[in-house]
Amino acid sequence: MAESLTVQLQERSYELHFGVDLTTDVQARVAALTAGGGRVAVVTDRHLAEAQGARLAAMFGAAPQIVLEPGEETKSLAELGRVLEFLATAQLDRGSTVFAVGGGVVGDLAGFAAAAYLRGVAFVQIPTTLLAMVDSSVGGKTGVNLAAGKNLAGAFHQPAAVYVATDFLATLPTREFAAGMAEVIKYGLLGDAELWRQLEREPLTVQSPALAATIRRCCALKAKIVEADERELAREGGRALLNLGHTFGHAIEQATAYGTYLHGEAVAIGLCAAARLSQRLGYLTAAETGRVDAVVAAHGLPVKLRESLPMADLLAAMARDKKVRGGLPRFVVMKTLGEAATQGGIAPAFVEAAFREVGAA
Ligand SMILES: NC(=O)c1ccc[n+]([C@@H]2O[C@H](COP(=O)([O-])OP(=O)(O)OC[C@H]3O[C@@H](n4cnc5c(N)ncnc54)[C@H](O)[C@@H]3O)[C@@H](O)[C@H]2O)c1
Ligand SMILES: O=C(O)C(=O)C[C@@H](O)[C@H](O)[C@H](O)COP(=O)(O)O
Ligand SMILES: [Zn+2]
Repeated sequence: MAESLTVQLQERSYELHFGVDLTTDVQARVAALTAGGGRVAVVTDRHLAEAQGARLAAMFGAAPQIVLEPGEETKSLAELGRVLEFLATAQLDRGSTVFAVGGGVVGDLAGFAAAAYLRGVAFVQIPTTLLAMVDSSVGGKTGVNLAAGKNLAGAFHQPAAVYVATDFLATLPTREFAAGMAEVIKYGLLGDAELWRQLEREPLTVQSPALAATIRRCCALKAKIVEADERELAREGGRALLNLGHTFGHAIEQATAYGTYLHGEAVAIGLCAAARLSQRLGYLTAAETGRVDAVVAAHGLPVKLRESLPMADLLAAMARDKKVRGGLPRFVVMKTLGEAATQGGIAPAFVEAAFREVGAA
C-alpha cells in the first residue's frame, strides 16, 4: 500500500506516492486517464528499458514509448526536439499525459517537453534513481543544458503526480546510488540536522532499513521549500538553498563537458568546496569541514577533483549560475551543519581559495 505526501501548490498541488513496486497504482492511473479519453506516452532511457523492461510493459502496455540514450548529453535541445516530435507523432492532445520513467535526465527532459508541447500538457514522474527519488522528480524544475551552461533552458512545470517505487533501486549501479547520496547529504546540511547526524552515525546504503524513510524525509523537506518559494524568487534563502554545493558542482560539470563526473559527484565536491567557503566566512570550524568531507567520502563520493581544472574555466561557468544578480555571484553557505543561507558580496579570493582546496588549479 502506497503512502503519500501532498506538495501544496494551490491548483498545481500533487501527490507523491511512496511504496514498493506501485505497478498496480500506475496501471490504475493509466486506465483512468485512457478511460477519460486521454492518451499517454512514455519517455524513458535505454538502461532502464534493459533493466526494467518487464515492469515498463506491465505499467504501460502498448502505449507509445521513446527510449533515449542514457547520460547527461541527452539533456540537450536536439533531444528535446526529438521528444517533442515523438509526442506529436503519438498524437497526444491537451488531455494527454507524458510519463517520465527514469533518472533526473529523463525527468528534466520529458518534463520540459511536457511544458512546451501544445504549450503544456500533464506529466507524471516515475523516478528510478535515488537522485530522482529524493530530488529531481519533485518541485517542477525541468530543462536542458545549452552549450553555454548547465540547465540554462527550461520551465517550472509541476508534475501531476510522482510515484516513488523504491525497489527500482535494485538494478541501479552502485556509482549511481552514491551520486544520489550527494543530494541526500545536501538535504542534511541545508536544513535537517537530524538527517545529517544519522548520516554521520552510519552511511546509508541501498540495503539500509532506513532508506525508504530517508527518501520520504528528503521529499518532505524539498516539498516544504518548494511550497514556500516555487519559482526561486525569494531575495534570500528560499528555494535557492536547494542549490547548496551546486554553484561549484555545476561549474565542475561544465568545465569537464559532463564527461568525467556524474551530477551527484560534482555536487559532492561542491559541498566540500561550500564547506571550505563557509569556514573562510567564519561559520564552520576546520573540524566541521572535516566532518563534511568524512560523510561525503563514507558514501563513496569524491571530496576533491580527480584531476585539476583551470580556475578560469570554473569561474567562467560560475558566472552563468542562475543565482547571479547584477553580474554578482551569490552562494549558498552553511551557517552550521544543518542550516544553510544564501549570501552575496563574498570576496572572489574566498571563492577561488575554496575551489583550490578541492583541487582547482
Ligand atoms: N529538476 C531537478 O530538480 C533536479 C534535481 C537534481 C538533479 N537534476 C538533474 O538530474 C540529472 C541527474 O539525474 P540522475 O542522477 O538520476 O542521472 P541519470 O538520469 O543520468 O540516471 C543515471 C543512470 O542510471 C540509469 N538508470 C536509471 N534508473 C535505473 C535503474 N532503476 N536501474 C538501472 N539503471 C538505471 C540511467 O540509464 C543512467 O545511466 C542531472 O541532469 C541533474 O542536473 C535535476
Ligand atoms: O530543485 C531545486 O531547486 C534544485 O536546485 C535541486 C538541484 O539539486 C538540481 O540539481 C537543480 O536542477 C538545479 O537547478 P538550477 O536552477 O541550479 O539549474
Ligand atoms: Zn542537484
